[in-house]
Amino acid sequence: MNGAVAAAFDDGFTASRLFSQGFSYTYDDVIFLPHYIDFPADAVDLSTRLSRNHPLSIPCVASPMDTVSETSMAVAMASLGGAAIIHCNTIPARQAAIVRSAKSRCIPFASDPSFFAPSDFVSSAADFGSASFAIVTESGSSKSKPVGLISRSDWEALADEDYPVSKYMRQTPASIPSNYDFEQVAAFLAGEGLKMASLVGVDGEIIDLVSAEDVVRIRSFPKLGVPSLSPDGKFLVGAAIGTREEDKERLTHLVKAGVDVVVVDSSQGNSKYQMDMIKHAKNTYPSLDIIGGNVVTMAQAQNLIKVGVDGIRVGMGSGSICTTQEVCAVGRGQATAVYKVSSFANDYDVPVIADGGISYSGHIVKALVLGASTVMMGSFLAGSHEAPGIYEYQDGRLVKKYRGMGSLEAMTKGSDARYLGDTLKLKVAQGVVATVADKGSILKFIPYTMQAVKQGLQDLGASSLPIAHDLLRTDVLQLEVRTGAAQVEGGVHGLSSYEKKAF
Ligand SMILES: NC(=O)C1=CN([C@@H]2O[C@H](COP(=O)(O)OP(=O)(O)OC[C@H]3O[C@@H](n4cnc5c(N)ncnc54)[C@H](O)[C@@H]3O)[C@@H](O)[C@H]2O)C=CC1
Ligand SMILES: O=c1[nH]c(=O)c2[nH+]cn([C@@H]3O[C@H](COP(=O)(O)O)[C@@H](O)[C@H]3O)c2[nH]1
Ligand SMILES: [K+]
Repeated sequence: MNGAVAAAFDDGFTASRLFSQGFSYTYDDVIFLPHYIDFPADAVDLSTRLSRNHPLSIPCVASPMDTVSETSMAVAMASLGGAAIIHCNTIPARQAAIVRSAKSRCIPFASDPSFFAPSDFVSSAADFGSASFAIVTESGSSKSKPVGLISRSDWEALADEDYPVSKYMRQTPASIPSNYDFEQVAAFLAGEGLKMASLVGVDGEIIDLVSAEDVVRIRSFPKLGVPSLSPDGKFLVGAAIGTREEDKERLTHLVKAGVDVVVVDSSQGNSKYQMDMIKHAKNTYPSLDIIGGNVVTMAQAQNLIKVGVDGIRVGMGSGSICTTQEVCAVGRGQATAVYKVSSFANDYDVPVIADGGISYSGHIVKALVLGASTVMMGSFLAGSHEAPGIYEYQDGRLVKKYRGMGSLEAMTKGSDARYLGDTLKLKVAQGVVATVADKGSILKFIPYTMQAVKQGLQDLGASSLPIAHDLLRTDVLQLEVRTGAAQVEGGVHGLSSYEKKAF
């Protein structure tokens, strides 16, 4: 059995035929026909590229959104072999500090502690953020000398919470160099019989606190794969910028912080503003990989490739929180967009990121097999332990906030200039504010998701992404459009009740 034999039957459609009929197909609209298996699912290699010069061992990228990608997401994603793109809905100095913080450690977790001076007061539990401890330094900045730490539970137990932190702070715990990896941290805590230690950078700055509890938690997750490292041996971390004049200064901050790859973040990437920014970035930092987007057509992609992008982000209006297609009547079904743009970008060896619309592992298989090198996810990751923000109860369920970067709330938080400032005087949202259910740690659910993706590729007879792309482009891969009834049939149906548990 080989491809040529399979293609001789009039079974399904080839991708080139299916995607040239004038329909905008979503992932759910299409289904692959199975091919021939001669290898186990575990033999499927998911290694890929984020951009021209950055390999990844898994095809997962966390979206540059302020409810998705900050330090914790960046270190966990890099530990898994994927990557996160730090959002730009904050001042450049803070965005650069997040990049620096992620790149300054070698462990898969971060608690993002707050900093206080001894004379400061904690006004509410929210001052701790999502961390259980906060660090006390002489001036209250992360850069000044550490003098102690305070715990959230100690503060909550105070009879009068209106004490300065100096009244109830504990001693600074023993320190560990920030370049210790997970096993070294675990060995140090166990060897010294410690519950906690502080992670300290070369310049003496406390970066974080690590605990024996963290060690136990991480050990309960699947074994980590090959991490994403930059040539300097540190975690690979990306960051987003906009297309305004002031984003040039943001770029300088990010480069100084050691950013490895920059995403120029626009909903419509085929603009003079984006071309000018890409040219500026490539001229100023020739060795820095720049990812352009978003685009959904070959013509848009061609313009980005002309100015030298190292990766293309595909998706307009396909995101779970996106209202762009409703508001602006512009966009494309994500399956069609990924197939079309990848077919074009492949000729120039530019990797494609399929951005938005991923709800489960089958969508990831579809994005990758239709030509993408990676998938970028927002809602899929936003309910995780690693996403910024704290869990809250909603109708008895734990949820985290997830919001579109074009929602009114996000726009008025940080990206004012881009939306409301110079060109648009009237605010019109292109996104919503939402919540997503608690999903636990990405260190657990991403490995299971990748196992499901391997099973999908195995069914298609593709033991790697390049082989999957080859099957697509040599017309061996067959697919069909699913009718509404076929989509119902393909889901769980006709049961009075059921429990859906994937792993
Ligand atoms: N993938 C998607 O479907 C969508 C994503 N988003 C997300 O929302 C955020 C904001 O996206 P956008 O609205 O596209 O932001 P943007 O800043 O790229 O564009 C906002 C407006 O400002 C204009 N603009 C940009 N640079 C300019 C300059 N230098 N001079 C004058 N005008 C300029 C643009 O043409 C547009 O009208 C991003 O994080 C994006 O990823 C928003 C909508 C859709
Ligand atoms: O129309 C939009 N309005 C918004 O406010 C918005 N914010 C993010 N995005 C895009 O959605 C992607 C994440 O989508 P998912 O939640 O489906 O993974 C992201 O990666 C973005 O491409 C937006 N699109
Ligand atoms: K949408």
